[in-house]
Amino acid sequence: MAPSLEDNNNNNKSNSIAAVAGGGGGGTIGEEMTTVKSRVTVVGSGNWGSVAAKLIASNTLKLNSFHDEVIMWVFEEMLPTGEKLSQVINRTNENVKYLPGIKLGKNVVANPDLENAVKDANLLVFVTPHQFMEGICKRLVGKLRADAEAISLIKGMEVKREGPCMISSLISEQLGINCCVLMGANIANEIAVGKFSEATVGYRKSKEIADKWVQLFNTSYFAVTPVQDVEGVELCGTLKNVVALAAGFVDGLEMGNNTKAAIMRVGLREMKALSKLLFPSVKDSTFFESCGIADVITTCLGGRNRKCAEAFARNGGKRSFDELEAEMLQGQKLQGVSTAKEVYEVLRHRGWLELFPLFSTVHEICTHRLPPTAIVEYSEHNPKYSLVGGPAKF
Ligand SMILES: NC(=O)C1=CN([C@@H]2O[C@H](COP(=O)(O)OP(=O)(O)OC[C@H]3O[C@@H](n4cnc5c(N)ncnc54)[C@H](O)[C@@H]3O)[C@@H](O)[C@H]2O)C=CC1
Ligand SMILES: O=C(CO)COP(=O)(O)O
Repeated sequence: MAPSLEDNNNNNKSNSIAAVAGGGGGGTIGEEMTTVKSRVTVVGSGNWGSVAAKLIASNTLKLNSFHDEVIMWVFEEMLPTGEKLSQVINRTNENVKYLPGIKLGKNVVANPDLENAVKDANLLVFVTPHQFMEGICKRLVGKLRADAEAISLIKGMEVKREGPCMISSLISEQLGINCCVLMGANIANEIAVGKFSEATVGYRKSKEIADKWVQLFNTSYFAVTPVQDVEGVELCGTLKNVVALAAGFVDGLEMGNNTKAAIMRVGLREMKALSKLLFPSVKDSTFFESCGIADVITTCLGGRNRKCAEAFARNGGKRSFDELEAEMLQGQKLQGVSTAKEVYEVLRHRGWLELFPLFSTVHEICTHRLPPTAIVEYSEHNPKYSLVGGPAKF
């Protein structure tokens, strides 16, 4: 593991003593007192995980309330050169596999040992593909500081016998820690080069904790807004990936912009309806935050789910998503296909399939039970479903 970078960065922040009154490190010795600085670990180092580490690292250098060093847990893999990914990240300061060409910041330290990476963290940022989180949580039970706070940037859910389990709940329940979420219109490669984006932090009770997360992520080109609606924010981030697949099918079928807009409208309506059925506390206003309408738009225009679904439809649904993912994403993972299955299971179990024609049809297309054309024809093919003006009127 690389040595600590605390001692050799060139920044204006005072490292061991922080002025509390007024902040900014400008106090005299008499006014100063030691503050408890939070240590941050990012659990995940894919495309978004690497960008999140970069954003955070630019802020920890500037802000007195955080230790400079940001640890980034890396799921270790060998590169074609025969080197380990974590070693190459620490040597080059770049995640050459998942975010090539972008410097992460010298204070980002890659660590392939999960338990060691989290043991001292006050603030844990979870950002792996959702399917790996159950296993990661099992490994972390009893390994965290008791006062650790978490945030999940993960767009996805698990389905248990009792019903859907959001990833923030999985983290909270398995690890016994509070967990906020950060979702939004956040295509990682765009943020990596400093193009402006907004994001939404969803929190349950403590506005103080939400503000701490905003402070950690907010930059001149990444504008973060806190919203007291953790379920609404997380369900937006999760469900929009299913809508993105539908948009990709429409692109692959060359249906044009009006059809795609119709898909986005119906998709947003189903997102809102399902979120409110599952969690009646979900607020309408959340759907107008970055995590809602804005993420639907950006993902349906430029996301990976859209891209693979377009290829799927162009091939008439003959190639599997697993094959397309492996070929087109070089190790990055789709979330929409498994989320469509998870949503379908919830809908079937609760007898709601007919209320959600878009969500239901996406899964049936992904599993080859309906052709890609069914995304716009399913009222004809399958009269129990009707897309335009159909159910989900809540
Ligand atoms: N990439 C993007 O633009 C955005 C992604 N997200 C969300 O962030 C989450 C993480 O996505 P990315 O960082 O983009 O990841 P990614 O899809 O780019 O990379 C896959 C990651 O999974 C890791 N991995 C592979 N097998 C593993 C295993 N068995 N156990 C643990 N990790 C394993 C890989 O090492 C790699 O870090 C997802 O939920 C995604 O929806 C959210 C906003 C934007
Ligand atoms: O969540 C995203 C943008 O906000 C990225 O979506 P994809 O995983 O489809 O690329």
